[in-house]
Amino acid sequence: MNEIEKCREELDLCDDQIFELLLKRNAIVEELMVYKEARQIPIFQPEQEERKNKKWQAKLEGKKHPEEIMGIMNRIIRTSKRIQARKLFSHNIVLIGFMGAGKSTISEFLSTMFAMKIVEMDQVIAEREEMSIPDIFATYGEEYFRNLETKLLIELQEEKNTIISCGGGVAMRKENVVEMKKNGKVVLLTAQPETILERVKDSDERPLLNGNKNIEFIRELIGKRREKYEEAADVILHTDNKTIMAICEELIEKLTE
Ligand SMILES: Nc1ncnc2c1ncn2[C@@H]1O[C@H](COP(=O)(O)OP(=O)(O)OP(=O)(O)O)[C@@H](O)[C@H]1O
Ligand SMILES: O=C(O)C1=C[C@@H](O)[C@@H](O)[C@H](O)C1
Ligand SMILES: [Mg+2]
Repeated sequence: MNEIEKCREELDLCDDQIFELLLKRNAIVEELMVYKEARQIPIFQPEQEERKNKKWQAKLEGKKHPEEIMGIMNRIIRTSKRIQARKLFSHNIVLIGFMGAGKSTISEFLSTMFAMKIVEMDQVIAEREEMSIPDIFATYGEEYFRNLETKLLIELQEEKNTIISCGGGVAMRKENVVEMKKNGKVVLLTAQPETILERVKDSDERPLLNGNKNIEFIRELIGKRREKYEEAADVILHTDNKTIMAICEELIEKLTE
């Protein structure tokens, strides 16, 4: 056997081992999920990820191709998360609720937990129109914006295993709620007006709140919307005085009950 053939054979052996190990690893991930569920252990344990990352970084010191190897390891971790997400949620997760309830924040965190895709409705609309949301309101009026929301929600029914972070007013239209439920479970995030005010007070990105950043206005608007939010929701989560992590754990628990 010449040198090239010998190298090829060794590479083949390596690839076969990697392949077999990946199969084994995925089976362990599934086993671990069952174990965690039975013992109510949190699904996402960032400290475990952190620990592994540190260990690998240390092992790579002085070695060749550290970035490429970390890239592959991160891809493997990402794949495990996708497997967990698909096992837990066959549907989309649609987050609704008042401005500042935490839809974008929770979406971001869930997406890190499960490597799920996010669609941030406000952001998609702003990008498509090449204008900020306050500018769309000011230029074309609220009705125009609401129609864009409905159109986008209809398109989003093509998505699978995706987190949809709705604008605060999306659940007000009955037709929108029908669309959300076709392919998704609807999660309502709530917070007291005091908490909302605290969370939104430094931003001017919410045209309905500009000039209205006070408890009375927020309480009144939440009051007007509450019934529609609650009617739309499959799951309701109160977010006051809870960490993002605690809210996400509760969300998973309720969605998988
Ligand atoms: N559970 C929480 N604890 C502390 N701060 C939070 C929590 N949830 C959200 N926040 C903070 O509140 C602010 C508003 O949150 P976020 O943008 O996620 O709300 P939203 O529901 O997406 O609002 P909008 O409808 O306007 O898009 C952010 O600065 C975020 O960091
Ligand atoms: O609650 C609302 O009506 C809104 C919330 C934001 O997310 C934006 O969609 C827009 O500012 C309107
Ligand atoms: Mg948001």
